[in-house]
Amino acid sequence: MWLPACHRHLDLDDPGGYTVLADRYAAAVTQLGLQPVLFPMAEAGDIPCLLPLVDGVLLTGSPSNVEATHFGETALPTDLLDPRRDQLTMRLVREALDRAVPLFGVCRGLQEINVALGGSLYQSLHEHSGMMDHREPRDEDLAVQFAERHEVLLEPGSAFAHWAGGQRALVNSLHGQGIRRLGEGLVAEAHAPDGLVEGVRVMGAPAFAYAVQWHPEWRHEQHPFYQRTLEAFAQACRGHRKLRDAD
Ligand SMILES: N[C@@H](CCC(=O)NCCCC(=O)O)C(=O)O
Repeated sequence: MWLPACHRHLDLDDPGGYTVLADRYAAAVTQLGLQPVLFPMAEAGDIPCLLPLVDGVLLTGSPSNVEATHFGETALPTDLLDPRRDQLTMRLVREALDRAVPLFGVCRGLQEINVALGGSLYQSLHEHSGMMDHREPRDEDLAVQFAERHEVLLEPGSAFAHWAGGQRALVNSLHGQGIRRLGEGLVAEAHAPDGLVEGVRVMGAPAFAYAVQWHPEWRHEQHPFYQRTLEAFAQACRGHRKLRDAD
């Protein structure tokens, strides 16, 4: 499974950038019986060669923001950006959908899918009246940052409601951006109490195509809703594998 990399300038002696992937995502993919791959230097032009090699695409979260220029606004001076990842994922979303490769977005990944399909984002949710502060308490340890923070209301009959076993679930929350205008073809199927769209599916997609604003990879084995969500994606990836093998 392809997990597009993040890029950081780490505080190390080498002044060059670093390609990174949080172990949390790679471990979850491995626990699902799949093999995570990164393609560290992949650019948008490489997608047609690389996509046929994988059975799914997982767009992970990352502390960086999707650059606002991708939805017609100006980036904030405080933004941590990752232009290489933006450049890759804006095209990868469309190509994965076009080629029926299972696609799942987590946090930044949901935001990327939305923007790639022509949607826009709130740049600082907490500065908009009526919206909750969806950011994590950064000074706390990870278990507190990733603790369940609010409910999501799940559309009756949706896959989300099926995975949750009901129309409500508790989820974690670690983001400052959020969906403002929905991208073309996206259907909002999970909402936070302030109305923010937190779970989407791509209407008419030829394969699994979902995204969530929360982090189902976090301790998923202890959280049936997270686990079922990831298992559904993994099952779609295995189905894609069978199709590739049959070719
Ligand atoms: N920067 C965006 C995206 C937030 C996001 O993906 N957070 C995840 C942080 C933890 C991780 O690296 O997975 C925003 O703030 O909205």
